[in-house]
Formats: sequence, structure tokens, C-alpha cells
Amino acid sequence: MDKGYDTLTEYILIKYRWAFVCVFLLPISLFYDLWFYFRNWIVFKFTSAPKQHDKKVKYVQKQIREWGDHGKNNYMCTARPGWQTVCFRLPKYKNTFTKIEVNLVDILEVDVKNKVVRVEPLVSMGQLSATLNPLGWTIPVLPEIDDLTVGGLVMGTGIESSSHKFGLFQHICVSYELVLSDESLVKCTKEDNSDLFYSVPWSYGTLGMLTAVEIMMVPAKKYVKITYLPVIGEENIAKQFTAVSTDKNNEFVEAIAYSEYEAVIMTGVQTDNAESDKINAIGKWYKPWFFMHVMQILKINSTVTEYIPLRDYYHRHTRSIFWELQDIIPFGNNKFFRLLLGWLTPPKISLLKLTQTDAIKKLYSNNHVLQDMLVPIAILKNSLNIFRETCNVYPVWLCPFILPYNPGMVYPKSRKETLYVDIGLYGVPKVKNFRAFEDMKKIEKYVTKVNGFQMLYADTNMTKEEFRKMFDHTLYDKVRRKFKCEEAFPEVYDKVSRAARL
Ligand SMILES: Cc1cc2nc3c(=O)[nH]c(=O)nc-3n(C[C@H](O)[C@H](O)[C@H](O)COP(=O)(O)OP(=O)(O)OC[C@H]3O[C@@H](n4cnc5c(N)ncnc54)[C@H](O)[C@@H]3O)c2cc1C
Ligand SMILES: NC(=O)C1=CN([C@@H]2O[C@H](COP(=O)(O)OP(=O)(O)OC[C@H]3O[C@@H](n4cnc5c(N)ncnc54)[C@H](OP(=O)(O)O)[C@@H]3O)[C@@H](O)[C@H]2O)C=CC1
Ligand SMILES: CC(C)=CCC[C@@H](C)[C@H]1CC[C@@]2(C)C3=C(CC[C@]12C)[C@@]1(C)CC[C@H](O)C(C)(C)[C@@H]1CC3
Repeated sequence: MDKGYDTLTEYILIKYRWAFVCVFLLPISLFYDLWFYFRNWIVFKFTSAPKQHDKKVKYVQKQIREWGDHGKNNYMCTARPGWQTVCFRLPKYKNTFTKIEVNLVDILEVDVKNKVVRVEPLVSMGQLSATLNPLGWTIPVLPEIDDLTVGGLVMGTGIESSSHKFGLFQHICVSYELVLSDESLVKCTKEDNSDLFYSVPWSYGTLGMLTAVEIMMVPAKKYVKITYLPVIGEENIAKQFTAVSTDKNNEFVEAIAYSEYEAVIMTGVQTDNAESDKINAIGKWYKPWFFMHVMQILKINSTVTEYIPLRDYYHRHTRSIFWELQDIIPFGNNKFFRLLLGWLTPPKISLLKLTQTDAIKKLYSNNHVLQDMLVPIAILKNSLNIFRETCNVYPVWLCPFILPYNPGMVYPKSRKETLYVDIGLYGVPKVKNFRAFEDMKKIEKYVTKVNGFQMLYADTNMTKEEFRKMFDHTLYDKVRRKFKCEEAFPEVYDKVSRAARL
């Protein structure tokens, strides 16, 4: 038995998680997907969603009224079960708060004239790209995990390789409709109720219940022409990555760093015309995992160009859950496994969460890093060095984004639009004697010092004071007082801190 496991059962549950995943979770994931697919298809066929919307919003209002009638004696949260969310842990508060059913799952209107799509909060990214792309449209920032929802991305945040042009998910949203704690339904935009509009992003459901969102649309083309540029050398990586991120001709920019010295920078533009010998439908079940495919290009060490079908590009990290699936199904990228069972992957993140044992949770808590840190791109090299010294996790995901100087919790302290970069650390730390709490706290302190931000789907070890230092609560506090949120919802920190999550 390997060192580090307390019991034989713990050893088996962790080492052979793949057996459970392959035999049970993959087929269950398939049925789960099919069910939602057909349910949505029927909704679409009978175009009943817009009519149902008002009725469903009234039901949200009714539940909030009842909460008021019952003396407002505890906080409210959505009734969405914690295991369904794209977040590492389960929210503890779902057991104690009043749960409001916000069962709004439909795309309401595709308004081609005004280039806006109106959606309900439980619409997922997979659903949105499947619906809009065949119509010749897309949203400018489409975060890549299929199961991410509009509500979660608005109330938290979302990022994608087009964010260097368009910003974070909230920056492509035109309006939000919310039911507030006094059961009133309000719509907010940059012009109307602007304080509320700017306070909603990163508020994690602590201002009201979101019922609809209008999102900008842009035309979609058939392919993304992607150029892979292998880069060697620390200095070069930061320099070239910054250069391509500031070039607005690039519609998509991301990089994967495989070590301190090696990375592949990827830039893309949409096109309808492809050279047929260079088309690569990376989304097909038998194709290698995307990060492995990119690693091969690093080995070739010369620039490669390919044409990837748009939806395959958007969901390129879905099949291997970035590089997380290799720890769960170690042979998942094997050619035979892909041919035979690749079409069943990935297992649903929600079902993985639902079925994980305490031993696995302990392992991920103590010996796995799952974090996205957002820092100004000017200090990319220094940040990579600090993260490597502290946890040494590779591959590292790099995704640039523009952060406008808008009111709210997250803006550049320089008070002018600034290019930032999301540094995604997902994997097993290779430093000796990794101490999850202390080492991540060190990183959080560094990120605050450089005016950066932590993505809050991940664990945060900050205290409330430290959290308030990273995220400016001035406008948020004002809006909470104005809309009487204090009696209805906890503060963000009390929903995302370690104490609030299991
Ligand atoms: C509210 C609504 C409105 C729609 N409007 C239109 C329309 O105006 N015009 C049109 O042609 N089609 C519309 N559709 C149907 C949708 O476009 C089809 O689901 C899609 O064509 C299937 O594409 P695919 O086979 O490539 O998906 P796949 O490649 O099989 O799906 C890949 C992944 O995308 C996600 N996904 C795909 N489809 C759905 C779905 N329907 N619901 C939830 N998740 C999904 C899943 O996560 C799945 O894992 C609508 C669907 C909905 C729910
Ligand atoms: N590429 C990317 O950008 C990625 C982003 N993420 C992160 O994943 C999370 C989104 O995951 P997802 O599963 O979609 O969302 P979640 O269910 O995790 O929701 C996130 C938060 O939004 C609140 N919320 C969701 N819907 C509503 C609503 N209708 N009204 C009020 N509050 C609402 C939830 O409140 P409550 O707790 O009350 O349910 C919760 O606090 C975000 O935090 C995002 O930053 C993760 C991976 C990739
Ligand atoms: C900004 C971007 C692109 C963020 C991507 C974040 C993903 C890599 C994260 C989000 C949720 C996440 C933490 C998750 C996991 C891996 C990394 C994920 C997918 C897994 C599947 C790892 C295995 C775990 O046992 C468990 C199932 C709990 C989690 C669930 C959430």
C-alpha cells in the first residue's frame, strides 16, 4: 500500500476511482444528459418557454412573500442542490437557509435585430452554444465547461479566451432581471438602476434572485483558425503572451504552460473558409484530449495552424475537464479507451461531486490545487515564479482578459482599463511538504498585494477582513442597505468562505 493512505479501503477508493467512474458514472452521465436534451427539445418544439417565464417568476415572488410572512427568520438561497454546481465543495448553507426554487432553464428569445439573447439563469453554456451556433450567432465570451450556467457566471464570474477583447462574462451582459427581498421584480442596466447592475457580478446571490439576463450576441463562423506557437524560456513566455494578448486582431488567446520554460501560446480567429487538410474536429470522441494534443505541438517545436469547428473549439477543455480527468481516469487518453468509451466522457462534474468519498475529498483538500488567480498581466512572470515556488503545479492555464474601470467589487486599482491574466492552477503540487492552508494563503496575500483577485468557485482561506481588502465592498454595502438585503441574504464572504462550504 502506498504511503499517505490511512486504511486499505481509502487506498482502494482513491486508486481505483476510475473503475467506479467507468462502470457507473459514465452511463449515468449519459442518461442524465439525454433526459435534459429531450426535455429542452420538447420545450423548444412547442415554444412554450416565453409564456411560462412570467408564471415561473411569479412563483419565485410567491416564495419570497411566504418567507416574509413567516417572519424572515433566516436567509434565502436558491434551491439548486450543491452537488450540481461547478464548484469544488458543497455549500453548507443549503441545509439551513430557506430555499427558493428558481427553476428557470430556457432560452427565451434570440433577438437578431438587436443582437441580444434573453435567457433564464439555469441555461447552460452547452445549451447556449448548441442553440446559437447553428443559427449563425454566438455570445462573445462563452466559458468552456458545458454545464456552467448563466446564473452562476453572472453571480460569480466567467472567463474565456476571447476575454482579452470583451472582458469577463458580466461585461457582455446588457441587463439583469431580479426578484428582490421585498418580492419586487426589477430590471437593471448600465443606465437604469445602475448601482444594482454593477453590484450583481461576484455577489453570489446575495442581492436578489436572478430571473433573466440579456446577453450580447456576435456572429458565429464555422471554424476557428488557430495558430499554436511553442515558446521556450520564461522571459519569452511572458513577453510573447502579452504581445498576442494586446493584439486586437486575435479573437481568441490562451496558453498552456507545461513547465517553467515551456508553453504553447494559442491565438485564433473565426472563419468560414478552411483548408480541408487542416481541419481538426477536436471534439470528436476518439480525438486526443486537447491539452495532450497541444503538448505534442510543443514536442514538434514549430508553429502549427489548424481549423477547429467553432463548437469543438468552445468546449475544447470539456472532455478532459482541463487536465483534471487524468487523475480520475489515468488511461482516459489512451487510443483504445477513446475509441471504445470516449463518447461517454467526461463524467458529469455534478455526479463526480455527488459520489466522492470523504477520503477523496481529503486527498483533494490536502494534496491538490484548484485555483484561478487573476493578476495584472504586467506581473505575469513574477506571479508564475511565486506560484511555482509555492506549489509547483503544471500544466498552468493562462487566459488574458481586459478589466474595465467600472464600479463594483472588481476593478483595476490603477483606475483605468487594464489587461489582466487568469492563471489557472489545477493539479497535484510538486513542492516538497506542500501545506494546503499556509501555502495557498501565501498566494492569496500576494494576489491581494498586486491588486489581483481570486475566483470564488475555489477554496478561499482569507479572513473576512482580507476578503474585503481584495474585493471592494463600498458599492455592494450601499446596495445591500438600499434594497434591504441584510435581513434576506448573507454577505458574499459568508457564502464562499471555508466555513460555509463542506
Ligand atoms: C430553449 C431552447 C431553444 C432552442 N432554440 C433553438 C433554435 O432556435 N434553433 C435550433 O436550431 N435549435 C434550437 N434549440 C435546440 C438546440 O439547438 C439543439 O439542442 C442542438 O441543435 C443540438 O446540437 P448538438 O447535437 O450539436 O449538441 P451536442 O453536441 O449533442 O451536445 C453537446 C453538449 O451540449 C449540451 N447541449 C446540447 N444541446 C442541449 C440542449 N438542448 N439542452 C441542454 N444542453 C444541451 C450538452 O451539455 C451536451 O453535452 C433550442 C434548444 C433549447 C433548449
Ligand atoms: N471558465 C469559467 O469562467 C469558469 C467559471 N467557474 C465558476 O463556476 C461558478 C458557476 O457555476 P454554476 O454551477 O453555473 O453556478 P452555481 O450554482 O455554483 O452558482 C454560483 C453562485 O451564483 C448564485 N446563483 C446562481 N443562480 C442564481 C439565481 N438565479 N439567483 C440568485 N443567485 C444565483 C448561487 O447562489 P446559491 O448559492 O444561493 O445557489 C451561487 O452563489 C462561478 O462561480 C464561476 O466563477 C468555474 C469554472 C470555469
Ligand atoms: C476559470 C476556469 C477556466 C476555471 C476552470 C475550473 C475547473 C478546472 C474546476 C471548476 C470545478 C472543479 C474545481 C472541480 C473539479 C476539477 C476542477 C474543476 C472542474 C473536480 C471534478 C475534481 C475531482 C473532485 O473529486 C471533484 C469531483 C469534487 C471536483 C469537482 C469540481
